[in-house]
Amino acid sequence: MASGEEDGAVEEKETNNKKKRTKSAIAIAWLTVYNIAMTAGWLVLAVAMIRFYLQKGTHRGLYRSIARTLKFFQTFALLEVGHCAIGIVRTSVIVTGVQVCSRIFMVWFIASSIRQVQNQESVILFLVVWTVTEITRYSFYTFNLLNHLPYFIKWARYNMFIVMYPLGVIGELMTIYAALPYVRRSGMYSLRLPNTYNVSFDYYYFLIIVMLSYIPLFPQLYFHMLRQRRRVLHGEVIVEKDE
Ligand SMILES: CCCCCCCCCCCCC[C@@H](O)CC(=O)SCCNC(=O)CCNC(=O)[C@H](O)C(C)(C)COP(=O)(O)OP(=O)(O)OC[C@H]1O[C@@H](n2cnc3c(N)ncnc32)[C@H](O)[C@@H]1OP(=O)(O)O
Repeated sequence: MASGEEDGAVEEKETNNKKKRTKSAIAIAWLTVYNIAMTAGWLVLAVAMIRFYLQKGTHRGLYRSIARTLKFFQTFALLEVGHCAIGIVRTSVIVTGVQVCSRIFMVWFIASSIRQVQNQESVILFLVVWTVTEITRYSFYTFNLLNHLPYFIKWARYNMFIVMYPLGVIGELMTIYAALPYVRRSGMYSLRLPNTYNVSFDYYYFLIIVMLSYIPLFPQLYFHMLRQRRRVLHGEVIVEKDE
């Protein structure tokens, strides 16, 4: 290669490296802001739930009092699917998509839409479990990005899910189950024949399919986290099949 061409190639490489460094600095800055905002959001929810319970002495009415904040922060988590899609975090779009969408579905199409289930104990169960998990998860990401990760947060992130994940699933499934009679009686979100589009949709049976879909999907999320745990806490090299 002539020396002029060599210089050009070196220059191009340097420009590319510079671009990569700038992009990752922007990505790191964005993720730090995002994770701090999400930690704060879930902390606000935790404080609101504790205050409600201390003041009223009951869980009845708790969901209604925090619904707006919950909807906002859980829906905001959709950005995480985007983070994976554009490659600024090393996570599978599918795994993140299933996790985030199932939560958004729970919030918007079950808990917030069906007033009759809002006072079920199962709602409080998944709310408490989600809140504890998310405060830990987002603070883990934040401290990790800032290179000041306390070991107990890392330990909590990769151990608590072993119990919290099944508990969250139990809370979610019990809530959907409790919603079934109201959905059947009201015919909500359902489309009966005859209609202009000649299409029928029964939300009741859809919810049964959603409940059944936990059987193949949840173990995949759980085993993904167990692999992450082995990688992060025990330094094992894991090859992800779903990426
Ligand atoms: C429309 C109808 C829908 C029907 C749905 C059907 C249902 C399907 C079943 C679904 C069941 C879900 C139940 C669930 O809702 C119940 C609960 O959540 S209960 C509470 C307990 N839950 C948990 O513990 C959650 C565990 N799951 C997760 O943490 C994530 O959601 C998950 C995507 C599953 C895994 O996370 P990830 O692969 O990202 O692992 P890591 O956290 O180890 O991160 C990997 C690397 O990426 C970096 N990363 C990720 N995110 C960020 C970020 N925001 N900021 C900065 N960095 C990030 C992370 O640091 C790792 O980097 P590195 O590899 O360099 O260490």
